[in-house]
Amino acid sequence: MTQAADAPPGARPGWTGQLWAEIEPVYDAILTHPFIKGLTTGELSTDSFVQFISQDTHYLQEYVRVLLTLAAKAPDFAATKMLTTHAAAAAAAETGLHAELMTGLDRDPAELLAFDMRPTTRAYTTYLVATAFSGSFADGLAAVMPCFWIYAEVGKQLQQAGSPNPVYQRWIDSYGSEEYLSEVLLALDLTDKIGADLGAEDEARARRHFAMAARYEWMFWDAAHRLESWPV
Ligand SMILES: Cc1ncc(CO)c(N)n1
Repeated sequence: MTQAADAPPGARPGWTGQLWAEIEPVYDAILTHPFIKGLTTGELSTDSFVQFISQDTHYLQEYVRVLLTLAAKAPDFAATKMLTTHAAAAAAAETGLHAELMTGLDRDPAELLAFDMRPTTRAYTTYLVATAFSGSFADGLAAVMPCFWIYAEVGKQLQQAGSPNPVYQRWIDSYGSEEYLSEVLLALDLTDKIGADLGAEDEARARRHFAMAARYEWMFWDAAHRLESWPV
C-alpha cells in the first residue's frame, strides 16, 4: 500500500494505522519535547546534542544486531533483504553521520564512545535485543517499528521547520530525506503484511511491544536533554 509522503501516519489503513493510533499521545509528546523544539529553534545545547549522538552511537550498534537477528528470522527473502539493507544504513550512520556531526561541532568523534551507555540507552537496547532474540518475528518487528517510523515522522516535521544550526540541520536532512522515508515505507508494508496474519493474542502482544518502544523513543530524547547519568 503506497501513501502520499505528507499523509498523517495514523491515516494508514491496515495494522500499522492501528498501531500508530495508540501511540499518538507519545508522538505528540515527542514533537513538543524541548529537545525536538530546541533543534528547530537552535536553542538545544551542544552538550545535549553530543550526549544524544553518543547514546545513539551505542544505540545503533545494538540496533544493527537487532535488525540482523530479525533478518535471519524473517518469513521471506524480501523481508530479509529489507532488514539487512536497513541494518547497513544504520551501521553507516553510526560511523559516517555521527563523525561528521561531531566535526561540525568542533568536537572529536572519539568522544562519542568515551561516553558510557546511560540508563535509558541501556534499558531501551536491552529491551530490543531481548525481544528480537527471544520473541517471535512479529514481536521483534513491532518493537523496532517505532525506531523506523517515529524518526521518519519527526524527520518530516523537522524538515518543514528547519534549523538555524547547520549541524542540527544536517541531522534533520538525514532523517527527513526521501531515501530514509522510502526505507521506512517498505518496513511499514512488511509490518502490515505480518500483522494481517496474527491471531488475537499474538497481535495484542506485538502491539504492546510497539507501544513500549515508542515510550522509549520519547525517553531517549528526554534522557539526552537532561544529560542523564547513572545516579549511583
Ligand atoms: C534512538 C533511535 N531510534 C531510532 C533511530 C532511527 O534509526 C535512531 N537513530 N535512534
